[in-house]
Amino acid sequence: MATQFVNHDHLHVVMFPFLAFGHISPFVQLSNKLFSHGVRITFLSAESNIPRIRSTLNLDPAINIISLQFPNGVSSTADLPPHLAANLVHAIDLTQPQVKSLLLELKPHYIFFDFAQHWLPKIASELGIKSVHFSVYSAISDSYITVPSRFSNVEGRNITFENLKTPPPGYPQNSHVSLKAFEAMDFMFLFNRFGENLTGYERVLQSLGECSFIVFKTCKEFEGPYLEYMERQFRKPVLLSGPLVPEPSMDVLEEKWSKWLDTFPAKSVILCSFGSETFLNDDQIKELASGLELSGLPFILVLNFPSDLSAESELERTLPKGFLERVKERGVVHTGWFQQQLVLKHSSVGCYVCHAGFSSVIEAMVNECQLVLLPFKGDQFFNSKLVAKDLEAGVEVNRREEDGYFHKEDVLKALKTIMLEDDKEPGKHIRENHMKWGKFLSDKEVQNKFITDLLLQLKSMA
Ligand SMILES: O=c1ccn([C@@H]2O[C@H](COP(=O)(O)OP(=O)(O)O[C@H]3O[C@H](CO)[C@@H](O)[C@H](O)[C@H]3O)[C@@H](O)[C@H]2O)c(=O)[nH]1
Repeated sequence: MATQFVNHDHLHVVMFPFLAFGHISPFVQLSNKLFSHGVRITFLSAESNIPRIRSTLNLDPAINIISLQFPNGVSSTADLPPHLAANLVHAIDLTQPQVKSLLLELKPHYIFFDFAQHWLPKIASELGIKSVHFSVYSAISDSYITVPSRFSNVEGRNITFENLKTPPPGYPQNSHVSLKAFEAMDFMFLFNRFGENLTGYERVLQSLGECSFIVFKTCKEFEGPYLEYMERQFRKPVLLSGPLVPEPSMDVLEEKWSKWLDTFPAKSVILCSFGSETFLNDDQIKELASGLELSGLPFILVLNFPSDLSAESELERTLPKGFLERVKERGVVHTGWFQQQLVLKHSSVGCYVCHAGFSSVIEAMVNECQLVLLPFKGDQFFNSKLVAKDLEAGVEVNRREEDGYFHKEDVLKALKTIMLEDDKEPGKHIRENHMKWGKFLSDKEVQNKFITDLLLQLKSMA
């Protein structure tokens, strides 16, 4: 365990994300931004995640990472089939004594932690350290699901998916947000007990309720009413880091991609990918691939599978028969990690069909890639509504109410709106809004101000 000299002239923040890369990544981005403004950062994670945190996620090399020991050797959701991912929550619980002694030794001003560590506010406050719930989710998502008033109309706290179809009492009135049955059902796992006899929902509520304050990686321009609602619900400051637009990657796009992409006209290629931990089922793969084929447009389709399956045989099994042969002149299927930001930046890429992971959405906006949204779980449903309905800067693929089934024609319709009929409404209007938000997010001064404002607030409350 590293021994650190504490210099009270500088703000010292310990970062402790959940062990999934979709969570680690925003914590890394925020760390880099705060570090570049003189904040001392100590980053906690599992040992086997550290090489990827350094190399792929580009944590500033001068930032100290401390590895926590995990009893079962598991280090990230990428290592686990989805049904075992909850084990990570339990593994994180078992790090309490290690985290406590580290905090005692490091004496930081703040610890930024994730949704799963509901026990951290208590430990931190005993040591005189402020705990900050850093939400990697959008405010529209947290404010709809994990707020105290969610229970107010529910007898015996027995929430059903029917309850979740409508917003909680007092939710921003102008919002058009409600959930379809299949979306509401996806959230029901939160009401299962896992680890320490609490439901996932209770853990998040406790974490939000007991922390010193909450930070969201968003901005008022995107989510003002939802942020105000969070502040009213939890009666504590809700601060903002801004949407954390990534710094340009130091990497160079691999030649196999740049050569292939160079053969197509500007803004004509569709990138289709679903982040670090979202897997499509057989029907979804079949309909999506067929929709891409129907569009006649060039595309890169990235498909991943749980680590206990062979990606090669899954592709063979799930893609429509003869698909690869029919599209070989204009389509590529890839599996495994790939250079998402660099591909989105390539001038031939004009559209991004994605799961609406918050970082992916931001990356598409700053790279002038039109958004077709196909969310599959959790906050992705809300991010998609935020972009398609509140910001009117993308198109969501139409889905069946009860099970979320979509047909190839639904994919084609969304692609047409944004790529082929963009001189007509609603495509025209959506493209204009997309450009407006892209400009806002690309403005270096605006981005810098998010961090300097946050820093001032952190200093004043330390
Ligand atoms: O092959 C890949 C896959 C991902 N990325 C990068 O990884 C990040 C992915 O972030 P995001 O779009 O937010 O997606 P996930 O990691 O899939 O997202 C998880 O975490 C997000 C919160 O950060 C939630 O919004 C999502 O629902 C949840 O699935 C982005 O920076 C991508 O550029 C790559 O570079 N290559």
